[in-house]
Formats: sequence, C-alpha cells, structure tokens
Amino acid sequence: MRYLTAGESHGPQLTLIIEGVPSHLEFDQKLINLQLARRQKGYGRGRRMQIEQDQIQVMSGVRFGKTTGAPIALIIENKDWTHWKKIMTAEPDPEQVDARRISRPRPGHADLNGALKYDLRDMRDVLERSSARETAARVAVGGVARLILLACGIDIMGHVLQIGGVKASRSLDLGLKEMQDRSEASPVRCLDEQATTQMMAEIDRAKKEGDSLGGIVEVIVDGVPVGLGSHVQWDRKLDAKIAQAMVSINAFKGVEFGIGFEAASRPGSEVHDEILWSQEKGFFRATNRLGGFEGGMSTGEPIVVRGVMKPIPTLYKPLNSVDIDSKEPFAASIERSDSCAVPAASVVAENVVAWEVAQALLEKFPADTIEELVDQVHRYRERVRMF
Ligand SMILES: Cc1cc2nc3c(=O)[nH]c(=O)nc-3n(C[C@H](O)[C@H](O)[C@H](O)COP(=O)(O)O)c2cc1C
Ligand SMILES: C=C(O[C@@H]1CC(C(=O)O)=C[C@@H](OP(=O)(O)O)[C@H]1O)C(=O)O
Repeated sequence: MRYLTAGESHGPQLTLIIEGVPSHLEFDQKLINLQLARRQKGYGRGRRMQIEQDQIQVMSGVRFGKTTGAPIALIIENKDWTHWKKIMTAEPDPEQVDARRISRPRPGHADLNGALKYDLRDMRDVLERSSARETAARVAVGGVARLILLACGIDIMGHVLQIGGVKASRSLDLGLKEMQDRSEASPVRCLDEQATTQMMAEIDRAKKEGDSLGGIVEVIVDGVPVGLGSHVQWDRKLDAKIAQAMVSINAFKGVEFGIGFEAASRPGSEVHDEILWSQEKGFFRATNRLGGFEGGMSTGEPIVVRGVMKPIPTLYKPLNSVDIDSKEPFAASIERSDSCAVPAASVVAENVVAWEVAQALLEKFPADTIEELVDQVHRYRERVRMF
C-alpha cells in the first residue's frame, strides 16, 4: 500500500489517495470520522478546532460501502477556507493579502528553512503546507488502515504520558479496552486522573504566560502476529519504519520502544524478555521490555512505542527573529496557535502506527481481497502456534 496527501492548511480541502487496499473491505466511514473527531479534541488546542468539523468525503475506490481494490481518494474540507479565501487567492483585496504576508520567521517552525530552500519571500507559502493541519489527512489514512487491522484481530490505542513537567504514573496491567476508555475520558488523553488535573493546570499556566508545552505519547498495538517486518534488509525492519512514521509527525523529536532509553542503564538480564512456551499459546514472553520487537520483526507481544513532542513553536510571547526584508531583529510572527497539542498528537501517533502495521501485514500476506488477507493471517497464526 502507499499514500500521498495534498492540501494547504487554509486552502479549500485536504486530499489523499491510498492505493493497495484489498477489495471487499467494509468501508466504515463512521470509524474513520471518529478518528478525525478524536484528533480535534484535547485540552490546549486553539480556536481553529472550534471552526473545523473534520469528516471524510469518499471520491473513489468504494462502492455500496465496500472497497473495490481501486485507489481510494478522500477529501476533508477546511471549514476555515471561507475566512481565508481572499488571502489565499490574492483576490480581490491585495492590501489584506499583504497584511497576512509573513516576513518574520518563527524559531522552531519550518518558515525560514522552507523560504530559503524554495525561494519564497512570503513565508505563508511554507506555513500552509508545514502546518499540522496535514495530520488530519494522515489520521484518515490511519483510519483506513485500522479497518484492515480490526479485520485481522489487531487493535490499537494511544495515550499521553507526560505534558511539560507532569508525568503520569503508568498502569500497564490494564487491558487495552480499559486503557482506551480511560484515555478517551481524559481531556488530555491521560490514564492517570491526578496527572490529568495537573496537566490541565500546567497548560493553563503556559497559555497565560504566552508559552507552549510539549510532552510524551505512547501507542500500544495489541494482537500483532509474530514476524511482521524482517531482519534481512535494513529497510524492511518494522520498528525502523514505525520510528520514521512517529518522527514524521510535526514537532516529534524522538522515539523509543518498550523501556527505550532506560535500556542503556540496565544490565542485559534486566532488558531482554525471557522465552516461554505453552500448548495453548505457543511461544510467548515473560515480559515485554523490548516493546514487541527483536531483529526488526514483531515478537507477537504488544508493540509499545513512545514519541516525544517538542513544545509548539508559535508563541504569544515570541522569541527573537530577523525580518527577511529589512534584516532587522524582530519578535517572530504570531499566528493563531495551539498552546499544547500533545493529546491530539497521541491520536495522530496511533494512526500513523496503524498504517505501518497494516502495510507490514500486507507485505507479509499479499492479498487482493480482505478475505484472502484474513484467511492467510488466521492460518499463519495457527502455524506459529504449532511450531
Ligand atoms: C496536532 C498538532 C498541532 C500543532 N499545532 C501547532 C500550532 O498551533 N502552532 C504551531 O506553531 N505549531 C503547531 N504544531 C507543530 C508544528 O506543526 C511543527 O512544529 C512544524 O511543522 C515544524 O516541524 P518540526 O517541529 O517537526 O520541525 C502542531 C503539531 C501537531 C502534531
Ligand atoms: C489546523 C490544525 O492545526 C493547526 C496546526 C498549526 C501548525 O502550525 O502546525 C497551526 C494552527 O493553525 P491555525 O493558525 O490555522 O489555527 C493549528 O490550528 C489542525 O490540527 O487541524
């Protein structure tokens, strides 16, 4: 499978094309729209999320509620377009256009690099595409991937582990369903109620001070069969693909699996996961400290991946910058902005990981129809259980 997205943040719509989805897949638009709605929520978001009501419109690849195997084209409208039409099309009021021209790059955003690289003297042309508005399209793509995963008995959840200085206590003994319910109930998508309150207070404080906050999100994928990805070539390692997908989310700066960076300070005996066997389960692990991967392949234990998001670059108390016209030092531009988007980013993370796992599944079990895929996965699970 492969996909491309297109669209500016304040343009008319986001457009995405996905190729390689097997036929006969029940195209549950409600589930995809639910993912989009989840991404829009989260304490700390700016006013834009009150304007948008993200929903997919299916343009091709689906008939009578099922995929046909043809490329799937989806669009998501930008409701904000009506307010930006003049500015984006330079008609009919050029003066207003100039007022929204950006000549003072924001430290931490793509403004200056993009302007220098593409020779764009209005940095709005960079902002429009570098904006995390694009993550709505990626969540829709992940929503389609989730439909494939669910058909194969694979489920996924995401939650927030840290915002600014507030860390949630981990409760890994909860089942996936309970974790899903708890994170949905928290305005910051955190499983720990006490930390939720503290995180919200921390966001309020940052907002009041014209500042922004980052944090850490975690994604868990349950029901993954052993052996997705491969050790035989560097670019076939699934953990590496997931790492790329995570760091490709706007503002994500790092990724770890299982105990992650803590592995550096532990002896091997406290890192590696002992191997057990039972008639009922076949091979399994006593622990899951390595987060579901060995040799770039899934172990059959849940995939546990975390990503760190830096604080939002646009600050109402802006940092120093230089005007690209006058070359004078200035405070950076202020655009309407989120003060913390870590909860929303945890939904984006779930969905980009869903895509990578679904793609790995279809690489191992090539299939033109969803029945072929489900059948192969079922038979494979049986084979490895009997190994
Ligand atoms: C869900 C989400 C919402 C975001 N909202 C904003 C925002 O309102 N203002 C802003 O300056 N950056 C925001 N960002 C971060 C920028 O998009 C990001 O920092 C920028 O594209 C530069 O890319 P980089 O940080 O990966 O280098 C958001 C990121 C995500 C994932
Ligand atoms: C539009 C979204 O997020 C945007 C991401 C973003 C950025 O710079 O990344 C800046 C803000 O854009 P605006 O100035 O239009 O409010 C966010 O609202 C979205 O998540 O759908």
